Amino acid sequence: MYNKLQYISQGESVEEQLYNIHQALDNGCDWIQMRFKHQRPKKALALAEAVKFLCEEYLANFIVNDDVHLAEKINADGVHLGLSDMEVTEARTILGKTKIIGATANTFEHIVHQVNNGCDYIGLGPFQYTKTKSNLSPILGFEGYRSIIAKMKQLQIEIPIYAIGGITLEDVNILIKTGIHGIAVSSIITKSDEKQNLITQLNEKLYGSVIV
Ligand SMILES: Cc1ncc(COP(=O)(O)OP(=O)(O)O)c(N)n1
Ligand SMILES: Cc1nc(C(=O)O)sc1CCOP(=O)(O)O
Ligand SMILES: [Mg+2]
Repeated sequence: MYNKLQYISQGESVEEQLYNIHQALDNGCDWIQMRFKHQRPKKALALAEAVKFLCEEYLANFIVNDDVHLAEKINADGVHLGLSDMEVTEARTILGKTKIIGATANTFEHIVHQVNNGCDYIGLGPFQYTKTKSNLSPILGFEGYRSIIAKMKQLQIEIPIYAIGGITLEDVNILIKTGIHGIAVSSIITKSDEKQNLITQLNEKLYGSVIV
């Protein structure tokens, strides 16, 4: 089963991205999504190669945001695709069965669509307002997760759900009670001055007393 905490990278330059990713790994994150939008292909490739090397060293999962061809080129562990990115079916043809393909959803209907297309997990959000992403879909809040996950149970749809969007440490306990598998976060880790403490606490909340 997939790790419960995914770090989504931030940074305006290759150096800043690498620094943030290295910090996340060094302080206990074991799943990185490289999110480096609107960049020249050469820069994205250079970053991806460096992140792959780092993630191998830290035995962490490494997926690429949006760019299926880049993920294929550097043999990443997978990719995350949104509602306006490449369809999961096409990505599966390119990447094959063994790679992780995560897909975004904001509604129950999106989940059905992405699951039917063969994704491996769902990033369901936004939980609440965040500055990290523009053009956010409607905010779900706790109630949104509760009702969507209840509908999934009713119809026996089983897939790991990751909550995303403006999540803080204080939200995690209640989010878990909605039935999510894990969380994907960016700002709280990037901006934390006490990353080790924060990541340990996030993992403790996500895994309970199980040692990871
Ligand atoms: C885990 C996870 N869930 C959702 C997203 C959002 O993807 P997308 O809608 O394609 O938006 P961008 O991240 O590409 O701006 C995600 N990246 N990761
Ligand atoms: C990349 C992304 N996708 C979202 C969605 O709702 O699909 S919210 C989001 C931003 C996540 O970063 P932070 O933890 O800083 O809010
Ligand atoms: Mg995308």
